[in-house]
Amino acid sequence: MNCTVLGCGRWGSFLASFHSRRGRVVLWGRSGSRSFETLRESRKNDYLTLPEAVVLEEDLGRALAASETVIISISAQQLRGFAARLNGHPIAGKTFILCMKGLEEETGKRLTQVMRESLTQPVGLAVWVGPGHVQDFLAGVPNCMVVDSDDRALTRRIVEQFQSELLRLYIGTDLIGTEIGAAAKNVMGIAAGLLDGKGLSSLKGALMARGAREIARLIRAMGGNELSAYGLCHLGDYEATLFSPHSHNRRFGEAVARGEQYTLLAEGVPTTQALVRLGEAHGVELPICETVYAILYRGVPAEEAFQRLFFRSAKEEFYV
Ligand SMILES: NC(=O)c1ccc[n+]([C@@H]2O[C@H](COP(=O)([O-])OP(=O)(O)OC[C@H]3O[C@@H](n4cnc5c(N)ncnc54)[C@H](O)[C@@H]3O)[C@@H](O)[C@H]2O)c1
Ligand SMILES: O=P(O)(O)OC[C@H](O)CO
Repeated sequence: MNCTVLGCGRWGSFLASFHSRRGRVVLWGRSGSRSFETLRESRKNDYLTLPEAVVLEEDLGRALAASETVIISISAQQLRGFAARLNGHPIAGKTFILCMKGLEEETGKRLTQVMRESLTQPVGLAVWVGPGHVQDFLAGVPNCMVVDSDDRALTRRIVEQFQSELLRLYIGTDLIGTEIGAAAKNVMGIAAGLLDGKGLSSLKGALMARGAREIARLIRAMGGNELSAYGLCHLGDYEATLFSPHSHNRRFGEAVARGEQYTLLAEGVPTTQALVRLGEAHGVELPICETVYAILYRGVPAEEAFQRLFFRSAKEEFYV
């Protein structure tokens, strides 16, 4: 099966390499970007060497024309502008799969909402999220992920097409919950890194329980299924994000706690603001997201923000 992957960073280059075992894959990147130029020069990046079946392409029109199934994996805050670029090409009827985790910082919109608002042509649209690091997959360690869309037949078709021994895919049935959960796990990853950086790693068990609970309450208030917070998109991604040495979000949080710089993409940063906005809009208290927000956006010292969180009034564990 042929497919096109738009975005050639850590995740896009892996997906292209992996899918090329089953057919021709066109991998598009922006000419002049670090990730594209690195691959063009050597067909290698920090993670992998591109197999021969991957065709590197800098022309967006040619990349889109090559396949009916198009994966997008770029940074979430760039999606609206990028989707506008897609309108300049004949894409009607194609299937787009967003392999990305985030929410629009200023609006709190989900990535499928951003796509639908921006595209002028009818397309199939799905998300593919869940736990998994490139380093682990390349070492042959399998994982389980979830595909979701608002079209059950499309979700099932994608799952059947891409099912493999390395990536077991589940059929998601709650697009709101899957997208919110996938984005929010990055904020919990930053929180975990903050704890690690402050020598408080033993609190990560409590973070898992309370983090999943607050995201469940938000998903429910937004009309999704709160169980999604306990599924692959969110709780199922905690090992890869709250504990893994590979997680960019966890490492970002750790760097903040230590007063260090971290330059790789940590999607949880803009997602923190998006979630705080959504909490306000839906009347849902999000104590952990608000604590991360206070540290990242308001400059509150982590110790002070943790103290405030710890001494909130007593609550029933499963309050709604
Ligand atoms: N298990 C998983 O599902 C998984 C794993 C890793 C990453 N991700 C997600 O994949 C997405 C990409 O993450 P990454 O780690 O590959 O990041 P990355 O920084 O390595 O790659 C991002 C790519 O987007 C490109 N890009 C940025 N702005 C662009 C624009 N305006 N137009 C076109 N291209 C643009 C960059 O040049 C780069 O190639 C994120 O949303 C991340 O959460 C998912
Ligand atoms: O490295 P992170 O924190 O962006 O996480 C990558 C994947 O989403 C983990 O499943």
